[in-house]
Amino acid sequence: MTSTTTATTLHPQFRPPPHTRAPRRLRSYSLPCTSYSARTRFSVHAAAASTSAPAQREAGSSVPWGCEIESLESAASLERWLTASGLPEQRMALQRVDVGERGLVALTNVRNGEKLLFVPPSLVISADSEWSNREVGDVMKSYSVPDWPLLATYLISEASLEGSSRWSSYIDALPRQPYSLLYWTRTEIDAYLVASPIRERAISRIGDVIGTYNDLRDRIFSKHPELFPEEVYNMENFRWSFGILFSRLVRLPSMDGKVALVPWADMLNHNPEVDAFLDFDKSSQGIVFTTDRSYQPGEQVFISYGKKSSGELLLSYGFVPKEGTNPNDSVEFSVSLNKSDDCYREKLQALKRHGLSESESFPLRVTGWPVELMAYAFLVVSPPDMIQRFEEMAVAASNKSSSKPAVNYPELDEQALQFILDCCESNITKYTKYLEGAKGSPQVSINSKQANRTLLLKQLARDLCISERRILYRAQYILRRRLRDMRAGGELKALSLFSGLRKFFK
Ligand SMILES: C[S@@+](CC[C@H](N)C(=O)[O-])C[C@H]1O[C@@H](n2cnc3c(N)ncnc32)[C@H](O)[C@@H]1O
Repeated sequence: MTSTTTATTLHPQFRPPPHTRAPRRLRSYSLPCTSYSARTRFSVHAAAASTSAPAQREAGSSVPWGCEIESLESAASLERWLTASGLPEQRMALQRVDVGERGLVALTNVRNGEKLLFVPPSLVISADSEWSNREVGDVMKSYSVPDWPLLATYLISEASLEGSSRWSSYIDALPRQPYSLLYWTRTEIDAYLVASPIRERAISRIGDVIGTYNDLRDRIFSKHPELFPEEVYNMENFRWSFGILFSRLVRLPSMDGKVALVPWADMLNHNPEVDAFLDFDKSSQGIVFTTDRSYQPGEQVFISYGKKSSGELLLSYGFVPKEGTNPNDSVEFSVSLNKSDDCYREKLQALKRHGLSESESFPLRVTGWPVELMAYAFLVVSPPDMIQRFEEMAVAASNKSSSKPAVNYPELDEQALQFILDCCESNITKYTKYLEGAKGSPQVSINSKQANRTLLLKQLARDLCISERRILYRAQYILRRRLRDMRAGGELKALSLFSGLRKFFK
């Protein structure tokens, strides 16, 4: 959530039909060292979304715990358990909301600058939490597993213990399928995110999750099969637990940056315009956030998950803010050295010396682009007689130096801006091609559930592409104007030089 790893469109037409919860069947496994039962819930899976956050559910794949959040099915028992576990009386309630399906709503007037929540540390899940199944925890700790995979395994271990885990009411209230790109298939990612740099990040994140699971399985689970049975510690369950971590884990700056799941606080939805963050408050000894605006009773309360681009929000949280509403939006802009450049080798060596490669990405924002991109562009367009300057250009592009070196090569300005404009226009063409193609592409899904899902993923991808293209359009406009002014200035200079010469000869 806030400042972890790494906002929404409404789809009223895809509101799922009210669905019934089917009875819960219990399956138990007897194991030599521990015994537990794994739940299997057969519920009618709504592959469609509620009004505010589209479901991205893959038919047939889900874990046997958690809930369908749009139904608020476990909300009341979560609140009861929290109160019994020491959560003080709250000025917010968990309700169905317009943004984010389920969220916290003010019960009373809340003023700007007030502290809310006060979740005690005993209700926080972190790498130091006690494991209900001690043996499993001891084995994990003996391998010094880092926080993220440790917490992912912890969640699965606790979830598999059902009511014997102290977190069962919390786990019951977690989404059975978190909204996350982890649930998109490779075909969907390739087809719908073809124009966006988020495609690469989604592929690599999925690869990381699979790699982490394989690593845990090979190094630990396979060595202790009695403690880590495949029915529980499998890829599908890790996809869920990592999806939960990506969309709910918070970093608490006042607890030395500890990462934690904070039940109740993790019911708050994100608003890109809000500037309120969760943290540990030493004076009240609880997790709080300080409001940056007032709320009236019945109004949904928001926090910030961090200054994230729309692509990053889709990647971790599975939603895209409405076009133009995310002040932190940016798009990764890729630039490369020209292989046919006479100085390709020298430029590449200079880049490598400063930790860069022949292709680099820089964040482009509606407000402009970073000096590092400009420095990279200077390097790309600089002629052989500027070879002495390659090094300082690479330093400026790498942003490694503490004192920001001035990036000032007036003789290269026009070419560098033209280079960025060309890259920008070729990216715009990619987005437009995708957006126009997506409009008319035939519906290939085989059933209505799948059709709904396809429509929703396409809508999310479309929203993201429109937001990212908007940033590129803005950059294109600024670049064209600058180049036009520059060229007009050049022409003026030439004209005045010409008339000066004429006067001289007269
Ligand atoms: C930390 S949880 C917040 C609580 C969540 N709504 C729930 O009911 O469990 C993060 C998830 O909430 C949803 N969410 C948060 N902010 C949102 C927003 N502005 N628009 C749409 N969905 C949002 C997304 O599904 C995201 O993955």
